[in-house]
Amino acid sequence: MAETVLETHGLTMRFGGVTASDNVNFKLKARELRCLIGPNGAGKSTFFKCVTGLLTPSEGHVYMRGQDVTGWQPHQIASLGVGIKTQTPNVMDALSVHENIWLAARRFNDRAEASARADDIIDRLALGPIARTDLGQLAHGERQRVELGLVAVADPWLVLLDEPAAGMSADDVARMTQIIHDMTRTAAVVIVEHDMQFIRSVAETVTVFHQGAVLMEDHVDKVMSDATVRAVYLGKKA
Ligand SMILES: Nc1ncnc2c1ncn2[C@@H]1O[C@H](COP(=O)(O)OP(=O)(O)OP(=O)(O)O)[C@@H](O)[C@H]1O
Repeated sequence: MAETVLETHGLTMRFGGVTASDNVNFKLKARELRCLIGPNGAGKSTFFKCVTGLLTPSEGHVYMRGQDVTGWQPHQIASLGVGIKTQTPNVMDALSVHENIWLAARRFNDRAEASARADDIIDRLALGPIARTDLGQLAHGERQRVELGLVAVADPWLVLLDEPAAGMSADDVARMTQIIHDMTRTAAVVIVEHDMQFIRSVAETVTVFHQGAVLMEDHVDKVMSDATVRAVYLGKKA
């Protein structure tokens, strides 16, 4: 049986009187791909922030490969081999694509190895034609792809992505789908996403959040046709 790489037990986050994450028990196996969906305010981002260390939960625990990481800082979690892409980009606009990726690779490798890894990622993410272009000059979809490259270069076994397809063209989304599928050869991937087309193309199992809690967890087709889910989510959005 595949190893459990991410697990939460009774994860709860309160902001004053608001329970943004409500007793969430979540489990993800090695190389599994999971989308987290739900209407605005359902608690997806709060759950994501608790798992990535941006927030410390009010109650409950987060385990990664069996280790209790509750309350750890994002950089500590990253150092376990976890790739995190938040909505706040961690890139340098005045440096080229290659330089940004090389710098990310250099954090974990010597200079020669960093160069080899950067070349490999540029190849795998089809960034060759823009490798020498400064980040500041890239289109939105290209930037998102570079940010995914910064995550992939660390060779993570768990990847946590917050809205990777936001604001992208159909072509960019298709490319992003392919890259994420490639990632699942070596990593489990969790994606918080709004884009239904992207979710349908990328996901098998989705977890639906509603009012901070998990409403349903099933194959994307089943979830999309579920009456309760449609009422709370698709009814409003799709
Ligand atoms: N820092 C905060 N302080 C107070 N309330 C918060 C805070 N962050 C989130 N909330 C509240 O917690 C609830 C869940 O919000 P959250 O952002 O996690 O939902 P979401 O599913 O990610 O929504 P969206 O799809 O709009 O990003 C909402 O009611 C929100 O107003």
